[in-house]
Amino acid sequence: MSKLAIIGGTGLMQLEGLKIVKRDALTTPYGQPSAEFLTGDFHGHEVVFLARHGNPHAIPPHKINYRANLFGLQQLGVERIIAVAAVGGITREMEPAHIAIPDQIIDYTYGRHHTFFEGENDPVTHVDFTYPYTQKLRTGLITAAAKADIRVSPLGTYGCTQGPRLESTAEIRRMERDGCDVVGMTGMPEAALAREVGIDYAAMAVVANWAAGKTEGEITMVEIEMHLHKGMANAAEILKAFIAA
Ligand SMILES: CSC[C@H]1O[C@H](OP(=O)(O)O)[C@H](O)[C@@H]1O
Ligand code: HPA
Repeated sequence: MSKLAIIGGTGLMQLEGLKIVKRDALTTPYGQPSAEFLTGDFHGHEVVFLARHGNPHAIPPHKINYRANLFGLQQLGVERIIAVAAVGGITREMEPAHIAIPDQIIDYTYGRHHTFFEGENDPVTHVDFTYPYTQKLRTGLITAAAKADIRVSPLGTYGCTQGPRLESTAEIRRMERDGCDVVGMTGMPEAALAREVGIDYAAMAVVANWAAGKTEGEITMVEIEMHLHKGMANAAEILKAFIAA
């Protein structure tokens, strides 16, 4: 079976149940990855885990060294990535603690190092990104969710904002008009860089809160943490069922 990595984000800094056998603190030509790459046994299968924001959570979304993270995973021989990401819910189904397996993405970020192909000696390269998430991995996650008896949205568009601030109501309205179902801050360039290094990539978007303007009040971190607790527990069950299959 090809080597699998899990990238954990907000609410998933460590992978419970991972029996760590190796820690790799890599340095890459792109600088330092977010954290050590932890390789271990997760329910009988080898998994590499990376905490996207570091552990403890110290790196904001716009400062994550996505290139170092993806380069490091490639160096370790990873061929498949399941990314776990906290998001705000925009469309009707995307209520707090719900999980979506996105099939599309829109990039609203700026100023991030978003490609491996920009050095003087790099070839001009345009990777295909028609389907940003690997279909086979998406199907695996959807099947695993059904086995774990957890309802997920099998489709959805992830809109990636720059952060670290949350969005304004008008920005969320625009994103909804654009077709976004959920909003997060880390999906890009992570997904595109995975494609550039030829690693299959899919994501579980765990809804932490209704996006700005979708409810009366403002968004609080207390609310986010509460919903993430439940959502991440479900995400962990899906991961277990995915691994088992
Ligand atoms: C208000 S929490 C925002 C924070 O959470 C998400 O992180 P991740 O995608 O790594 O789970 C979001 O993208 C922001 O970075
Ligand atoms: O509302 C949000 N917006 C952007 N990213 C997020 N991550 C969790 N919630 C949100």
